[in-house]
Amino acid sequence: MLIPHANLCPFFVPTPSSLSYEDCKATADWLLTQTDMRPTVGIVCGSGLGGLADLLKDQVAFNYKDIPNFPQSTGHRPLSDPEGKLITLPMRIFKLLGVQTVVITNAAGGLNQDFKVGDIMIIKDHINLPGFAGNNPLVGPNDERFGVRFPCMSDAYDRDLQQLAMEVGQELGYGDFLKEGVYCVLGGPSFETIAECRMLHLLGVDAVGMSTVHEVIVARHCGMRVFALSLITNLAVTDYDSEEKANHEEVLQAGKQRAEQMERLVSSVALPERS
Ligand SMILES: O=P(O)(O)O[C@@H]1C[C@H](O)[C@@H](CO)O1
Ligand SMILES: Nc1nc2[nH]cnc2c(=O)[nH]1
Repeated sequence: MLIPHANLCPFFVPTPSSLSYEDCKATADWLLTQTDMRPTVGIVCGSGLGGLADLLKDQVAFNYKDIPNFPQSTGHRPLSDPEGKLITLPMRIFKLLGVQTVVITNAAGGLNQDFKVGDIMIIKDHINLPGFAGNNPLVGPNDERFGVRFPCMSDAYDRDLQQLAMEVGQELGYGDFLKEGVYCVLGGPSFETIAECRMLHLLGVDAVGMSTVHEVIVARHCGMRVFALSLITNLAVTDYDSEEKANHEEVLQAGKQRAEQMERLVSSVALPERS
C-alpha cells in the first residue's frame, strides 16, 4: 500500500481516542472490504516524490476523505493544530492490513560536508530532537495490542534492507550519489537558522528534515521493518557569508530531478518483483 506523505507537523501529544486500536481496526477492516489485495509493503512518499505511485501495477486508489478515520493531507500544520495528532495513524493501519515492511522517503537539507544536492541518503539512524522535549508519538497510554510501553529504537532502521539498498544502488550505477547517514527531525515549518545548522552539524547530523521520524517510531513500536531514504534537496547553510536561502520550490525541483532514480531504488529494494 502506498500513501503520499502526511506532511503534518510532528509536534503533538496523541490522545488515546485519536490513535485507538478500535479506530485503526475499523479503518483497516473497511479497506480490506474494498479490495482483495493484501499489502505486505507500505510506502510513504515524501515531498516531490509522489511519482512512486505510478510504478505500481493493478492500482486500487482511495481518496483520503473516503477512508474512515483517515487523516487529510492538507499541508504542514502547527503544534497547536489538533489534526496533527493523526500523523502516525497510517502506520497502525498498515500494521492491521498485514504490512510487514514500511518504506519512507523524504526531502531533506544536507549537513554532511560531502553531500551534494541530488544525493540519496539511506537513513541509518535518526535524532528525534522534538522527542528531547517530550514530543514522541507514543506519549500517552500504551495499547499493548500495538506494542510494548518502552520500545527499543537502536535497531529502528533495518540493517539488511540498508545493505541491500547499497548493493542494488551500486548495480544501478548510483555509486556517486548514494550515501548513508543520520537524519534529524525538527518541527518546521520554518527552515533552520545558520546557528541551528551549525549545532546539528556538530551533533553528527547528516541531513535535517521535518518528517519521517514519528512514523518510524510508531512503525517500529508495532513491529514493522523500516527502510527510509532522504533525498538531499538543498544544502543547509552554515556560513554567514553565504547567499543561499532554503526554500520549498528548490526542494520540489530537486525532487523532480532525482525522482526517477529514487523510485527505482525504492522499488528494487521493497518491490523487487516489480522492477
Ligand atoms: O518529504 P518531507 O515532507 O519531509 O519534506 C520536507 C519537509 C517539508 O515538507 C518540505 C520543506 O521544503 O521538505
Ligand atoms: N528542516 C528542513 N527540512 C528540509 N526539507 C528539505 N530541505 C530541508 C531543510 O533544509 N531543512
